[in-house]
Amino acid sequence: MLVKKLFTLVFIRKEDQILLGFKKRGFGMNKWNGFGGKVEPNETILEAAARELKEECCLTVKPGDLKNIAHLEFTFEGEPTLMDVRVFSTSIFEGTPKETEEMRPKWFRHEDVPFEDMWLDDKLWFPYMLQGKKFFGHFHYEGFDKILNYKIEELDSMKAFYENRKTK
Ligand SMILES: COc1nc(N)nc2c1ncn2[C@H]1C[C@H](O)[C@@H](COP(=O)(O)OP(=O)(O)OP(=O)(O)O)O1
Repeated sequence: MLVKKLFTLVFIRKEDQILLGFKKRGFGMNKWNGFGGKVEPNETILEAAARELKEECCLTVKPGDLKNIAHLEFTFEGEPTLMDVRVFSTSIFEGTPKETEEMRPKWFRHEDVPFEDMWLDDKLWFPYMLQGKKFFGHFHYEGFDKILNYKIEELDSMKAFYENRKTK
């Protein structure tokens, strides 16, 4: 049986640009990604998303301004963990992105997103996000550099997606 661990992943948008962070340490080191991490036991998912964004690039968002746009699941061959990643996006934020011990932030135009230096799955689902779609994705990796299988489904509503999962 897989042990589920809950994570957040936040993307800040500005006109035709998206803010990514270059991970300087830990899981996903040397890759560009959104900002996020584990949800702590004493906080809501939205609070965790806002906290991680602040910790990793010094931007402030109100949890209520974060829009849930996707649910991603990652499993790794031979590993007992399922990473349950709640993806959020917003263009409402305060501050200027600043480098921290964990992340070096940089704005990218949509056509310049550096997929060659990102997780392999990103190339598969970023088009959904950049087109403003909501979606579910599951990616099963072998190691960190090979996807054995995956599925992506466009969703009408995240609320309906979670209600539907609860009843199953
Ligand atoms: C495997 O594919 C992944 N693709 C993408 N795009 N993002 C991923 C993938 N796997 C994990 N992530 C995201 C989910 C989180 O936002 C981070 C990982 O969080 P981290 O391990 O850094 O969590 P922290 O709480 O910050 O960790 P520390 O204990 O180091 O503070 O990557």
